Amino acid sequence: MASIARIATNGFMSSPKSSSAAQRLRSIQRQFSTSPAMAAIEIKKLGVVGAGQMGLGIALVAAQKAEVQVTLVDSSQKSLDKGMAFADKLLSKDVSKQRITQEIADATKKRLTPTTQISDLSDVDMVIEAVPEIPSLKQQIFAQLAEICPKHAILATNTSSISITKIAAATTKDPTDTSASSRVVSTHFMNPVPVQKGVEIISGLQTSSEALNTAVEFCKKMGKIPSVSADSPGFLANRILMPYINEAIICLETGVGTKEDIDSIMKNGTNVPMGPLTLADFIGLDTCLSILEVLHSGLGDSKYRPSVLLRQYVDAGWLGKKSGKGFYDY
Ligand SMILES: NC(=O)c1ccc[n+]([C@@H]2O[C@H](COP(=O)([O-])OP(=O)(O)OC[C@H]3O[C@@H](n4cnc5c(N)ncnc54)[C@H](O)[C@@H]3O)[C@@H](O)[C@H]2O)c1
Repeated sequence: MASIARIATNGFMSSPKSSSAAQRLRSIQRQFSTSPAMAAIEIKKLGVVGAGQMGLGIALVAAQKAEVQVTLVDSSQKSLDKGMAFADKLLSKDVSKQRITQEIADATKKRLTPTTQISDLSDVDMVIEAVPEIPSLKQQIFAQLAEICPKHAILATNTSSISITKIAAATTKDPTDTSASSRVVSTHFMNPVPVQKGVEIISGLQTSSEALNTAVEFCKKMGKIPSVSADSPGFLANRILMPYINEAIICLETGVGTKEDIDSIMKNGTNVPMGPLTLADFIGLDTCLSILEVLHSGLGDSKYRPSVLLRQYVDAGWLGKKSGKGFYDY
């Protein structure tokens, strides 16, 4: 956590072990940074856009641990209903296992307000967007958020791989006006949000130290352990994780091992809770493909090329756990 303390004062992490490329990237970011170091703002009301597996988890943990009011927006009423039913199930399970009291469960539920109207985010202090990993969709949402949300609101994205700088640029037609783009930052939560402690905080070229520090402090209030990374394709977590998953799929595709053997050797040999193919099913194969495409096009190295088999699974609609079929049946 020492590095986080440094971020809170300097706005950026510095490490004597940084590679020269990373130092170059950070110095470019500092050069373009639009504001002097500023303290975090207090978040009383949060908006979450997208009530899928990530958005619902973020909304639930924010309502329970950070004790803030949460407006949960989804364009699909069906997704909202499914999400709220899942929230009920998770809270009841926590009560039955005596992890929380019934009063805490009731208070958490009361703080969640589901809606299909994005215009309901006109009174929030911060928004976390968690819609599907489609660049044009995220850009469209951020253009709307810049219009709808109060002028002090921090606009965060849960993107797994899309450039924060590019998302921030969508908040304005005038790139010299950074009044909205400077409030854009990434809070990249890990799945499942109620369980995983880690969260990656990423700043784009336009991100202010106020936005970065607010994201760090709010994630800590949610009981998470933030790490900061630069705006580079895949950031840290997926830059490392996705080539691993892709290689496991290539091993399956080329007959190096069965899905069970691939998962078994990694689970039992590297002490991870699940093998790479199970993990891919759990993340969503469409999400894995989108991230690999961003890594491949963004870094231009053939080592990030998504496997043919992954593309075929996505084409077949076999997206993993969420669609009932992926490398395994659910
Ligand atoms: N799944 C993971 O393991 C994981 C982990 C970290 C980050 N992420 C990222 O989080 C984001 C969301 O992923 P997910 O797995 O929760 O996706 P998901 O498909 O489970 O949920 C997306 C939700 O967004 C809603 N939506 C679509 N268009 C919308 C719009 N215009 N306005 C409002 N809501 C809209 C959908 O109805 C759906 O409920 C993606 O950017 C993904 O890359 C995913």
